[in-house]
Amino acid sequence: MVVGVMGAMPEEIDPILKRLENVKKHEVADNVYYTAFYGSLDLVVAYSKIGKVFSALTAATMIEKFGVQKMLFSGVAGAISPALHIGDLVAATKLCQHDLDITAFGHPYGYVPEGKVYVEADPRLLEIAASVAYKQGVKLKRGIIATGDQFVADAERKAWIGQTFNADALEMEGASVAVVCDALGVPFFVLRAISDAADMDAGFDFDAFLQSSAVKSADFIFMILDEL
Ligand SMILES: CCCCCCN(CO)Cc1c[nH]c2c(N)ncnc12
Repeated sequence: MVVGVMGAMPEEIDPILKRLENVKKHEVADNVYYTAFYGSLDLVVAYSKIGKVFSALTAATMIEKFGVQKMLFSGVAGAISPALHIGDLVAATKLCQHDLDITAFGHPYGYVPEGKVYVEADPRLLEIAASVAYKQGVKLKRGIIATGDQFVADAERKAWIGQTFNADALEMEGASVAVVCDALGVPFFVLRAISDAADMDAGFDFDAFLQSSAVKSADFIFMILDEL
């Protein structure tokens, strides 16, 4: 089976790549895609670059050009829920785009015609994640993740996103990956480790915790890969 493991930044996939052997590099569509075998799996690993457009391009390329049949996203996120602290893991049950807005025409936030506000992650992959977390004694929260093309470092914007979408965490790539995988019929799973609280300290906390939180997410992704 061909499994895609995506991140947005080098720091998010470096902890994945360094545990793989005989990694091959492929330059496709202005990006680099790494392939390697992992047990019985064919892995395709890449960081998309930041934001919804780049991550949609990478997800589509992985599926269309590399034949990815299951997509796992590993990375970091800002916390909205007060129950989420730096280093905590959150798996998306569903994802939305908090900066998609045609409310001027009476539509709800995050909605455009023929689209949907939320895209649901694959229940089977969520089930595997929950059982792995239980077996390994790892705390894993399941929640709604809101995606937008902005680094949120403002308590008011964070609160608005939380209230408007009932979101537990926010980042910049998950929902676009979700839309692409949903449209192309590929089961997907988005895992994030918290790096900051999307408030006025977010920039400092992000810099301080990006690496350690990215490792936490990557380590859990390997526990899931071992069950696929
Ligand atoms: C050089 C700056 C790169 C920022 C990339 C941040 N990623 C985007 O997926 C995750 C993330 C962590 N904390 C966030 C926040 N507070 N707002 C948006 N996104 C995030």
